[in-house]
Amino acid sequence: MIGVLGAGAWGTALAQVAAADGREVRLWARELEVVASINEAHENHLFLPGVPLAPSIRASDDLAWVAEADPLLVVTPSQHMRSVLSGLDARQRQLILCCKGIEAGTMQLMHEVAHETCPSATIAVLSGPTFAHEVAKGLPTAITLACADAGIGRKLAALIARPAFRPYLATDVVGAEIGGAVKNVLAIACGVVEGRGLGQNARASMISRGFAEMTRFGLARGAHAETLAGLSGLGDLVLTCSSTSSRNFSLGVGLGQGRAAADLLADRRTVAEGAFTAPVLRAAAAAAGVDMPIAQAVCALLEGEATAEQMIDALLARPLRAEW
Ligand SMILES: NC(=O)C1=CN([C@@H]2O[C@H](COP(=O)(O)OP(=O)(O)OC[C@H]3O[C@@H](n4cnc5c(N)ncnc54)[C@H](O)[C@@H]3O)[C@@H](O)[C@H]2O)C=CC1
Ligand SMILES: O=C(CO)COP(=O)(O)O
Repeated sequence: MIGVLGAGAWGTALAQVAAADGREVRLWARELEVVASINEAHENHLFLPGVPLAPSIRASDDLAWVAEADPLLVVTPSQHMRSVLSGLDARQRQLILCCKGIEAGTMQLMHEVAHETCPSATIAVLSGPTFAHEVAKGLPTAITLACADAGIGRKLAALIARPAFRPYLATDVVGAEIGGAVKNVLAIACGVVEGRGLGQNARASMISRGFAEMTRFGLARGAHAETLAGLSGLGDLVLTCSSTSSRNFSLGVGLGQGRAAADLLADRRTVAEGAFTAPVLRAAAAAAGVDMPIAQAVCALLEGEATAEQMIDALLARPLRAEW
């Protein structure tokens, strides 16, 4: 039996993948309306409307009941992962972390937070170019499954692989997490390019120079270059920087059109992780002595320290330098 913690769009889509072979899946939802919607209508009206869900997915707001399952896919927003995992009992279990971010305050990656909150758990990371609505419809998707213990990684990959859902194995947990966290911030920058109508050349440049930043930061934190160039890094960067299906890209489009971050973020029920990751990434990059001008510019824009026009002008005015 597989458990899923978090019934947003991605947790629901992953529950659907896990249930594709008729397996029982327990899904923890925070909202009672989501529990009722999944159990009664077999649909998540709030976070993944329009996708019929497998009847073997059963939802509950009872964390202990869901946590009887093993492994547990952890699919909460990054900033709430600690509080949700803190509610688990201390038994030994396998956690597959699926959220993309860095914790504010501690500057910890998700596996570091999970190690602190669940010291006896085995930890893997699942991350890649995976829009939830496409995965839920069964469209072909490849993803990185990273686990420091390659044997456990292989077993978990076999457990969640489906004909159209293909995990690739890695042991570089740090690289898989940094790719997923940093690309969200870069997607906001690409959205700004789109919102200001600056063209495809500018967006491709932003993706390439953003990838250079992701690589510099990742290597400084111990990631492997190959992981950053793979599905969880470059793959997800390209996806998220190219589509209004991305919440982060769409946030950037709004910022590029001159709207204020506070207005764009107010009252939204879905999560644009890049808005939370940007300030902690700026601090983490400074602490690691890594230059991340695009991430810094996104942060300045979100915090109202610069307009979108000033952000782009400042990036274009940087001194000429070697590409690598
Ligand atoms: N939507 C997607 O296509 C993908 C999302 N992800 C990642 O999955 C994670 C979850 O995102 P989505 O499923 O898209 O969420 P969502 O944006 O669809 O829904 C918001 C989620 O946040 C939860 N939430 C709100 N306040 C909370 C709190 N105080 N404590 C715990 N949970 C709270 C809600 O219950 C809901 O599950 C994020 O880290 C995201 O980056 C990863 C890959 C794809
Ligand atoms: O992580 C994602 C796709 O891999 C989803 O991106 P957004 O959170 O920007 O919608």
